[in-house]
Amino acid sequence: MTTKLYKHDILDIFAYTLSTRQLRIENIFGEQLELPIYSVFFKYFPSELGLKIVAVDEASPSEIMTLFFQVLRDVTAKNYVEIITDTLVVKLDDVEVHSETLSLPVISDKTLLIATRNEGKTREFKAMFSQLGYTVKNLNDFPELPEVAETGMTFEANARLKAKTISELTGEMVLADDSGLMVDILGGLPGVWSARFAGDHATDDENNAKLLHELASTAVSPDKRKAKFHTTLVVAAPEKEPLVVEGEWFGEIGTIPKGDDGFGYDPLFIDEETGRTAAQMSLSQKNKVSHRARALQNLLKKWPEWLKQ
Ligand SMILES: O=P(O)(O)OP(=O)(O)OP(=O)(O)OC[C@H]1O[C@@H](n2cnc3c(O)ncnc32)[C@H](O)[C@@H]1O
Ligand SMILES: [Mg+2]
Repeated sequence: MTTKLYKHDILDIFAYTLSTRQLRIENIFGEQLELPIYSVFFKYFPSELGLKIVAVDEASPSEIMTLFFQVLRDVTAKNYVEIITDTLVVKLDDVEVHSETLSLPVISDKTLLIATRNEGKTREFKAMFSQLGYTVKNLNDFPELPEVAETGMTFEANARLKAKTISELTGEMVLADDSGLMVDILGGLPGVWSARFAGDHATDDENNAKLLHELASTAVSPDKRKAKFHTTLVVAAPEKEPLVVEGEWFGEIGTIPKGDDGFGYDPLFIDEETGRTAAQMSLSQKNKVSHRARALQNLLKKWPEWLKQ
């Protein structure tokens, strides 16, 4: 069964569930409505929805689209399952929104290549980017692409290397993530060597065992086990300067591994807010607080401007 959403539905939708920022909205009768709403500049909506909207904050078309889908998801409590590029027919399981009721910019299905072979990272990126209508692929989908030697001494240098190399080889826009765990008492180690802490082809278990061993002799009390995760994200595309952002997550190193979710050092990384290890969090919980989530939030703020370059 398909239900059509029309203008007044969308108007109600926008009046529903939006939060935190104020916008002055005049309806077609000139009445001023003060509505809590995301800090978004609705230059796409006034004529179609019979609204004159004066925004107090500027945002980009992609943020408007993100908001739009977020609102639709909130209202319909469903995730849209597909976006048909020609007229932006967004199917929401049993709800169809036709663009002629909204004359929104057409949004095309987008594929984003992540320059990683780490499936744990990829799983987190897939969850984050699917909400923006992106399909995420990684280097395991393209075995013919080479391994990029991480010869950099910093997260940024390595992320730039991975993004630039793969973008030049494919001619595509590519996102790379170089991340790691930095333990205070180890002077910030393992840092950029986090993947190879226990040796070139170390497994996560071997890296975790080495971390416990390194701390066993020196750091007994919790305040001596402070640590943070760091991520630097770099987006590279042909003819563009790379976009660089980062994020960090503070906590401490546990004495025994706990939890089955996540990957890498998650079983030993205790989140400073909740006291739970990253591996004791669900994917969506971790994707709200992690270094990668924070880096992505920073990316989404800068990405629309960067795309216009
Ligand atoms: O280089 P790519 O192909 O992206 O994959 P990688 O696993 O080598 O990734 P890095 O070079 O960025 O090394 C980061 C290491 O730090 C650890 N790590 C990174 N993010 C993590 C997270 O969110 N939770 C747990 N451990 C993480 C994990 O062991 C990674 O292997
Ligand atoms: Mg790596």
